Amino acid sequence: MKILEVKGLMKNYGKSEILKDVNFEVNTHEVIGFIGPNGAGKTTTMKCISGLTGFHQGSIQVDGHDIKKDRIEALKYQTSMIEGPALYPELSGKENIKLFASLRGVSKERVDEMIEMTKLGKNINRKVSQYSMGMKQRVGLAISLMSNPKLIMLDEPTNGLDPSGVIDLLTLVKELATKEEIGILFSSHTLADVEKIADRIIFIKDGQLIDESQFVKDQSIVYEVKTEEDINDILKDQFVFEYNEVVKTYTIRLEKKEDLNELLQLFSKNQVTVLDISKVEQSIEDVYKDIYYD
Ligand SMILES: Nc1ncnc2c1ncn2[C@@H]1O[C@H](COP(=O)(O)OP(=O)(O)OP(=O)(O)O)[C@@H](O)[C@H]1O
Repeated sequence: MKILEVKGLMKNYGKSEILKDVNFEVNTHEVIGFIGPNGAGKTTTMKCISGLTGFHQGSIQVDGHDIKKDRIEALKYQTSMIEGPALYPELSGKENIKLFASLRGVSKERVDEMIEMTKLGKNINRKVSQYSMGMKQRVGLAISLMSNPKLIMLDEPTNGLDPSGVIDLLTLVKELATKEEIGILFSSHTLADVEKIADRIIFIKDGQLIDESQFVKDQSIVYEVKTEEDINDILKDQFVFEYNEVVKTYTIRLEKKEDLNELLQLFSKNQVTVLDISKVEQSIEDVYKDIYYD
């Protein structure tokens, strides 16, 4: 089920066009990775969705409620952690959680559940001003989750977490999306984190989303073939390829998936002994380089 729909979103700051026709959707049970370099427009997009800033054109619907026409309902079913958790530094983690719980009418049981989830132990009673970034993130996440939102936006939530904190958070995010009726928009500069949990990835560059289907297509058509034989003549009329003499491997680019059959038939017809054949999976780093490095 569609929980967020962003259509034709345009946003200016002064004369600068920051978002230029941004369109995407998030469904329940989905984690959407949101990737882009500094200044591409991720935070601004999230701020528009969470009502923290306005926008000039386009529409945003959360659970079918338009953020401009039906603001209260559109904001009711979402929660976000943007530019770090907003906490009261002079209060303890527990007091922060309780304060937000009372504002949102959250039950005591849910508060206890959220305190448990932070895994902060006795530290939950220390002032937030004495917390590390990771500890603040945990409390911020507990506050985000306590009112059972349908859409959660997390802007670089793994920032400042140690490796075990990152693993815990990613596991929690994935579990939430699997078990609960929620969709998650998750931005991060750590591509490996996004790759681990995202069901889909959207890439933003200079305020515009990039059509990622291009990369899905490319991903399926590069094969590496290892053979001791010289197959240059066999391949040259039909395929684009490169040969690496050191590892005796041909890297062959197919135009479409079905061409793999033709390639295999060609080998069979010419009695080529293939020592190994494997599809080259494009890593998210490769995709990132293709999009952002001119
Ligand atoms: N309040 C503001 N006033 C003017 N310009 C702004 C404001 N907030 C953001 N911008 C500009 O909007 C653009 C997009 O910024 P945004 O914070 O959305 O990028 P981002 O993709 O989240 O980057 P990062 O990865 O660094 O967090 C940048 O050029 C930024 O300078």
